[in-house]
Amino acid sequence: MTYARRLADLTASRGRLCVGIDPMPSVLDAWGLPHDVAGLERCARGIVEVLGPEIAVFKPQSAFFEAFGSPGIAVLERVLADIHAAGALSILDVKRGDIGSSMAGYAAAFLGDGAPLWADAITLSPYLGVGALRPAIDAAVSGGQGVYVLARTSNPDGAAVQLADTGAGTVAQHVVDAARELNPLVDGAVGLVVGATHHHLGCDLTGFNGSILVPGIGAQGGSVAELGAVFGDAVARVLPTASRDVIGHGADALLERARNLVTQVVNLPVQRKNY
Ligand SMILES: O=c1ccn([C@@H]2O[C@H](COP(=O)(O)O)[C@@H](O)[C@H]2O)c(=O)[nH]1
Repeated sequence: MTYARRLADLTASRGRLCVGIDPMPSVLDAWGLPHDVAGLERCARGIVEVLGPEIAVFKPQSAFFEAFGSPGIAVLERVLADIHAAGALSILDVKRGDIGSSMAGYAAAFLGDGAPLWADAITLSPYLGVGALRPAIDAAVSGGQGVYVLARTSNPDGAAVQLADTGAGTVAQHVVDAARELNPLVDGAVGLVVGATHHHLGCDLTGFNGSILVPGIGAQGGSVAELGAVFGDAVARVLPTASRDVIGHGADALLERARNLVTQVVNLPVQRKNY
C-alpha cells in the first residue's frame, strides 16, 4: 500500500497530528533525565510508549540522535522500530539532499526493504535541485514510503532563499510546482514541508495533491487555529507537527498536551483525493 494511502487511513482514525521527537537538552531537563545516551533513550522511547497507541505520526529529529554518535543512531533505530510496532507512522527528519549518486546512498540508509534506518517517510532538501532527489523518490515509491521536500520552511532565515524570485515565481513555488508535476507519476509519494509560522506563504499550493507537513506549531509561534486562513483549500492536506509544545513540558504533561492538539486538528477540513 502506498504511503499516501497509509497516511490517509491512519490519520482518519487517530487524528491528523504529527508529534515531533526532538530530545534536546532542554527537553531532557524537563523530563529530569541526564544529557547522555541513557537519557536520550528514555525520553525518545518514553514518548512513543505513552503516545504510540493513539497518535498517527511521529517525526524523530535525527540531529538529536546523531549528536551522540553511533550509540545515538542505535537509539534512533529502536525508536523507529517502536513507532512501527505501535501501529503509527514515522517521518524521519533528516533533511538530506545531494547529487543523484549520493542520494542513492542516502536512499539505501532510509528507504526500501532492509534499510537500517527504515522510516515511513523522510525529509529531503532540494537545494541541489528537485531532480537530484529522484533516486530517493524512486526508492520511496518502491518501498511504499514517502518523502517530504522542503518548500517554505518555518524559520525566518529561510525567506531569503525560498522567496527569491526565479523570474517565474519564488524558489518555493518552483519546488511546489515540481512536486505537483511529479506526484501523479509516483503514487503521491512526494510531500512538501511548509511552515505554520507565515502570514503569507509566498507560494500557491493549488493543485498539489500530496501531504503537507507543517512544522512550527507552538514553540515557533504557529497555531492550528490560523492554518485555515493561511493555507486556504490546501489546509485539507496539512499534517500539523509540534515537538516542544508536546514533549517539552515533562513526561507527566505529555498525554494531555498531545490530546489537546489532536482535538484542535480534528476541526480542520480533510483531503478530498488520495493516491
Ligand atoms: O521548516 C521546518 C522544517 C523542519 N522543522 C523541524 O521541526 C521541528 C520543530 O520543532 P518544534 O519544537 O515544534 O519547534 C524540529 O525538528 C525542526 O528541525 C522546522 O521546525 N521547520
